[in-house]
Amino acid sequence: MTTNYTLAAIVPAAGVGSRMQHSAPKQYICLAGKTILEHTLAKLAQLKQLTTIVVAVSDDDPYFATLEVIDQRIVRASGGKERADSVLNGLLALADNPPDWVLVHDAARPLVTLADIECLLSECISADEGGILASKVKDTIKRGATHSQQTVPRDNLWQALTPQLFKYHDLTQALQTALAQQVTITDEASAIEWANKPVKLVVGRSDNIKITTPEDLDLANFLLQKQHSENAL
Ligand SMILES: Nc1ccn([C@@H]2O[C@H](COP(=O)(O)OP(=O)(O)OP(=O)(O)O)[C@@H](O)[C@H]2O)c(=O)n1
Ligand SMILES: C[C@](O)(CO)[C@H](O)COP(=O)(O)O
Repeated sequence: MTTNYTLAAIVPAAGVGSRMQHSAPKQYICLAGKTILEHTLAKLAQLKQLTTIVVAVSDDDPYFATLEVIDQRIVRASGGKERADSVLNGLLALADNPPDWVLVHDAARPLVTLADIECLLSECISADEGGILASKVKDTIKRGATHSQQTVPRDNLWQALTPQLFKYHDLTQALQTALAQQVTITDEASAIEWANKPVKLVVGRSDNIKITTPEDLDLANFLLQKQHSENAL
């Protein structure tokens, strides 16, 4: 697929999955016949414009090497202490041949649709602005520790999803600077915001869930089976 820009993906996959309370890191749990990470990589591998898919995994990860290598574009990078460190390591792994744009997508989000990713690419690249898939908050939001102290106004409130798409050099510089100054970074957009650069909000499906706690598994399994049967039609 020819484009007038180059694009690489980074998949942070070095977490331990503590909230999942599972014997292995959650990205290696099998759902609908494959590990969560294999589902995510198979989804990204359908993007023919990707030059490289960097997967950041822990140096002592014994599982990654056993995965079926589904695409020659996949390269391994070292995971870091926090997710942002893993992403930065992934960016630095591309430094010798940097892409114009980089798509960062959680290994724990196998349900993302290609349509949503294509929409993110189209809207951001045509606007020449980085951006993220996000879903509008649907529930009433409360703030408080054990009792509700405040109902947070819901207008213009979004849940950030992934992929998040930014220019390689913008994201690398923003992450390096923010991490050096110990700014709390939980997604790529927060580093870009900290650097006072725009983050476009692109509406994404709310079923692009981040598999995080045990109750997410049955829903994810159902939705993965559904996606697989729809693709087989
Ligand atoms: N040091 C880290 C921490 C997280 N991740 C990745 O970032 C994504 C989103 O993070 P999260 O859902 O928080 O995963 P974990 O950190 O594994 O989960 P937990 O917080 O429950 O331990 C996951 O694909 C995870 O593998 C990573 O690459 N490096
Ligand atoms: C990047 C992310 O998935 C956007 O919602 C989220 O910030 C990851 O947070 P986590 O605590 O690392 O799961």
